[in-house]
Amino acid sequence: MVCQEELLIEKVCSLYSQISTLESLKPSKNVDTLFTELVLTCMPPSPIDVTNLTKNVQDIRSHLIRLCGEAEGHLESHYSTILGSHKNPLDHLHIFPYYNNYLKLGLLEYTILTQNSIHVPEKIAFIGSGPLPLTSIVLASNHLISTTFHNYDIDSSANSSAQKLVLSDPDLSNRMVFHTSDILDVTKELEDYDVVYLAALVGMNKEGKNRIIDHLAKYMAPSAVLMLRSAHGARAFLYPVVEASDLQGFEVLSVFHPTDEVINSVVIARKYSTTPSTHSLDQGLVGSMILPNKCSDEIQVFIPLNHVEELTVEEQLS
Ligand SMILES: C[S@+](CC[C@H](N)C(=O)[O-])C[C@H]1O[C@@H](n2cnc3c(N)ncnc32)[C@H](O)[C@@H]1O
Repeated sequence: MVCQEELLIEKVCSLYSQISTLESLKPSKNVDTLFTELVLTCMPPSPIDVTNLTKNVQDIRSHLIRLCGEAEGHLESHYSTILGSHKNPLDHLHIFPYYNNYLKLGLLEYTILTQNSIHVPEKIAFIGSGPLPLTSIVLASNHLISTTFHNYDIDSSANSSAQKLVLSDPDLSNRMVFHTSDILDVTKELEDYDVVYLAALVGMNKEGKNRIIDHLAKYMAPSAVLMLRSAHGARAFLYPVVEASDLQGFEVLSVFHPTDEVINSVVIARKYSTTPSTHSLDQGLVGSMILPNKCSDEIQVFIPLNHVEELTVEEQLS
């Protein structure tokens, strides 16, 4: 097993040295091939614990996450521009190579959300929506068809590209609002949302992510839900990891680690309505959660709502 982990780290480091010397991370044959290989290397379930890496490999991981973020940003801008040139951009979303992953992730997050929350959210904030706000589009079109989505991005050009994609659709353009700001500058407004989504790449390292989580803990409404994306096993070479202990001010309801091509783990947490000490963590309440597995069959698992359960598809099936 150790040998397998060493081989994996060697492969990731070799891909890192090729990626980090590329002149540009804009979409090209070379960029696409290297990132595809990186994703395929990190995708299989692995017992690797990224907190135990050597200092050198930790540094490589941190830089690799930044490079993945930069490449993802370029890829999204590239496809947003192409889509924006169509009369009805939303009819062509399938041209984005990872559209199917967003469909699966959207369904997964919607399922997890509805199993942990009693009412349909009226207003959702999506932080880090980018030039191709596929999570909001998928949720608003397929699952939460009366909810309004407030998309926040620090980058005004990302927002204008994103807005262009929904303009031709009267329903979506009414329910998709775009705000340009660093989320750390948004304060009282955060109180208005039933659910806040935090994109995986907003806060690229532990310190940055925790600063944002603490900010959300301060300004979100009591009992509002926070949906976060994390990474498990070798997938943590691609995205930051959010641990339950990072979520100060929130009660973690569940953590789900997909093992298929959906790369991100999903964490759902609820802001404490009072101070955490008044909460019993052992009420033994049981919640039910239906999660789609790889073969798209549904499996039902029961989780105690007040316990953090980290579930992979394998664990659920065993
Ligand atoms: C590439 S992701 C986009 C997510 C993706 N389109 C989705 O639907 O899940 C990251 C985006 O987060 C934005 N971002 C990063 N830090 C931010 C912050 N502090 N406040 C607001 N937006 C931020 C970046 O500008 C970038 O567009």
